[in-house]
Amino acid sequence: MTEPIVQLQNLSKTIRGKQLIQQLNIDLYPGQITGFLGPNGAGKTTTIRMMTGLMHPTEGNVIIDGLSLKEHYEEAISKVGVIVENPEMYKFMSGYKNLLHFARMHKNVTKERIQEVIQQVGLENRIHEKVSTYSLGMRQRLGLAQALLHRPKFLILDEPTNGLDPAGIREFRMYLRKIASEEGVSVFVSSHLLSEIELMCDRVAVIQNGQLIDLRDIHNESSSFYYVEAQPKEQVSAYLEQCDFNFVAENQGYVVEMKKEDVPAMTTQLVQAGIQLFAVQPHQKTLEDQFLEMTGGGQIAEANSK
Ligand SMILES: Nc1ncnc2c1ncn2[C@@H]1O[C@H](COP(=O)(O)OP(=O)(O)OP(=O)(O)O)[C@@H](O)[C@H]1O
Repeated sequence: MTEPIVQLQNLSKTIRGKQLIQQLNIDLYPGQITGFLGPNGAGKTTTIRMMTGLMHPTEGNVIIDGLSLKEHYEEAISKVGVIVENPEMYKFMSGYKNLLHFARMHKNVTKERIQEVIQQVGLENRIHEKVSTYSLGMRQRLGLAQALLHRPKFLILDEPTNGLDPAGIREFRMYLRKIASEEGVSVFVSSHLLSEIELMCDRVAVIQNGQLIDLRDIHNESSSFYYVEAQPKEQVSAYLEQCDFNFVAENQGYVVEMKKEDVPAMTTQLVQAGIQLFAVQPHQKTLEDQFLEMTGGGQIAEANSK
C-alpha cells in the first residue's frame, strides 16, 4: 500500500475558547486529488492555514513526507506548493520573468525545470508576454506553474477556480489532473463548487463545524445508487422498506442505495411479486445531493432514513 504523503493527525485549533477545528485525521496520497468541502465557516481556511504553517495547531500535527511541520518546518514546507485565490504576480513583467523571480526563492530550480512547468500548464506560446495581457485563466495557470517550480510533493489550492468562466475551469481542471498523474503530486483543493470537485477529484473530505464528517472516494463503485421504476408504486416502496434499503422518490420511481450484487435478487423478487418493472439502472447521484444530505442542507425530507 502506498504511504500517505500528508497526514493530519488529531489536528485541532481553539481560539479564545472557541474550538474551530476538532481532531481532524486525514491521510493524503501521491497522485490523488482530494477535494475539501464544507459550508461557509466550517473551518477549511483555518485547516489550510495550519497545513501551510501559517497558523499553529492547538493540538495535533501535520506530517509532510514523514516530517512534522512543527519540528522540521523548513524541510517539511519545502515539499509544499501553494496556490491562493489570486496568485500575486508582477503584471508589468512577462510570465517568464515572474517565474525566474520565483525560481530564485528556491534552491536548485534550473532553467530546464522552468521550461518544463511552462509546458505542463500550456503557456509556452504566451510566456514572454506581459502578465497584464493574460486572461484570468492564464494567470491561474501561471500561479500553478510557480507553485510547481520546486517540485513539491504536495500542492494546496484554496478556491483555485474562483472567478474563472466554465471554459477556464475546464482547462484548469485538465492541467491539474495531468500534473497529479505525471508528477505524482498529491493535490488538496478547497472549493465551494461541488460539481467542480466531482469532476476534478478522486476523493472528497467534508468538514462541518470543524469536524470531519465524511471522507470518501467519489468514483467508487461500491457505494451504488440505482434508479428503479416499477408499478404499482406503493407495492415497490413497501418492498424496499421491508428489505431495509435507503431510498428516495424521484420522478416516476425511486433512487435506491444498494450493493451491485443485490440487484438481481431485487429484480427477481419484484417480478415474482407481480410488480411490473420499467427500469432498473445505475443512478449517478451527484456529489451535490450527497453533500447537501450530509450537511443537513438538502432535500432529505423525502428520504427514508432508517
Ligand atoms: N482568528 C480567528 N479568531 C476567531 N475565530 C475565527 C478566526 N478565524 C476564523 N474564525 C472562525 O472560525 C470558523 C471557521 O472559519 P474558516 O474561515 O476556517 O471557515 P471556511 O470553511 O474557510 O469558511 P468559508 O467557506 O466561508 O471561507 C468561523 O466560524 C470563523 O468565524
